[in-house]
Amino acid sequence: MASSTAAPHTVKWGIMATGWIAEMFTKDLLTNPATRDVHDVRHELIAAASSSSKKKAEEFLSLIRAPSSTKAYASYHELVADPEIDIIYVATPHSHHFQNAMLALNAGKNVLCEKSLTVTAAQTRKLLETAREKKLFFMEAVWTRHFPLSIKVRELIESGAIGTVYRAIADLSFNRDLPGGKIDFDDSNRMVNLDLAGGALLDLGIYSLTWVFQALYHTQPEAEKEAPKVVAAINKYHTGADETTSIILQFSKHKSMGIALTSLRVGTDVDSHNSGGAAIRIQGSGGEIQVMGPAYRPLQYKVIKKDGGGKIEVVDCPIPKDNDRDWGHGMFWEADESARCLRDGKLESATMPWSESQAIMDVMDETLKQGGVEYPELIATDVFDPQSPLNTGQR
Ligand SMILES: NC(=O)C1=CN([C@@H]2O[C@H](COP(=O)(O)OP(=O)(O)OC[C@H]3O[C@@H](n4cnc5c(N)ncnc54)[C@H](OP(=O)(O)O)[C@@H]3O)[C@@H](O)[C@H]2O)C=CC1
Ligand SMILES: O=C1OC[C@@H](O)[C@H](O)[C@H]1O
Repeated sequence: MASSTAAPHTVKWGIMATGWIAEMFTKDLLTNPATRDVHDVRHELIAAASSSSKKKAEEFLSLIRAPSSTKAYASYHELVADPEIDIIYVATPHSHHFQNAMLALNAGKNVLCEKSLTVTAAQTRKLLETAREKKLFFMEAVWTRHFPLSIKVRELIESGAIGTVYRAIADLSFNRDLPGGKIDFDDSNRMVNLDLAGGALLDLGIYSLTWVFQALYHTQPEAEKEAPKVVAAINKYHTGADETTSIILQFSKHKSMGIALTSLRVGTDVDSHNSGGAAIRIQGSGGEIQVMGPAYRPLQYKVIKKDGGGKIEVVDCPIPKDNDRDWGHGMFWEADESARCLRDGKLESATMPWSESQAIMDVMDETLKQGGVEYPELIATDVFDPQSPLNTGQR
């Protein structure tokens, strides 16, 4: 973003929850935008809330070296009632997203909500309807979409650099296999616990789908976008959550197919050195784009042309670091996008449009149905309840 003489637009954030991703995101929020050559927007941290205790919120603020003025709240209700806050970042487990994001929207707050957006497609529909009705900005926090790397890959596809794209294969899998059939997560962990919407698909498979959608859906002209037909298979873990899930997406109008893979039994990156090759392959009539994993935070892509004589273009896209804070994870770009949308009065981002969040959630919903995964009513209901234990923290 080129520098300008106008004062940057400031957006005031409230952080809902104090777990791992809340820490990563908020540290990014506090980096200096100039370190990523952004000069038109800036972020202010107003408050963070923990549903567990005020002490936990205070410890969080201390951990991320928040400005001393930042408020610590002991409940999500208090956070969404703070008139100083423009936008709430929802960083709870996906089981909680529907109720928590509804809580914020109903309090009149704009929302950036972590992936996977919801547990069911009906919940996503309800959230989007609410944001539309209340004229509030709302975005699913799929940070990867806002990376310069992703923008570049989408531009290459749109410019026809690899011809007509007919197939995309994407994988995000972690090898957490243990001898004896167990997976290396405690049964209570959000990765495998049905009460927390556990399973490979909602946590990791969403990124495989993100790449399939970026390659075969997002890059299509608006009028030509088509919802894919889904054929899916799921192997379940003993908790009932999906441990390995494979999805074929057929876009018949475009004669294209996507294959989205995820697993907690084998890893995309077999030896942590990318020796297994690309995590994402976008295949066109004139060439292929390969994106090196992990699919959620890719740092390199390759372009191989059919008639390129064996030449491979390798492009590195490092994440800029703010040396003063010794930090830079890559989540700041989605925060910048949110800020620009707020500045420009946009309710949704063109990079992560509502219709696409819905289309992806529809695919995940259908996949879970085909695989027979069922989540408890408390987290699957699409009836908003401000006093739900998911909003009050009474676990
Ligand atoms: N974009 C990305 O790269 C990533 C995104 N995520 C997404 O972020 C979300 C949170 O993941 P992560 O931060 O790893 O999870 P954590 O378990 O580390 O944190 C979740 C936080 O949610 C709050 N919470 C409220 N109710 C519960 C409950 N019943 N059980 C557990 N936590 C609860 C807690 O904060 P408190 O007690 O303060 O209320 C807790 O610290 C998920 O939806 C995940 O998909 C996760 C990792 C990476
Ligand atoms: O979004 C995510 O990306 C990184 C993974 O480690 C994490 O489980 C997932 O939630």
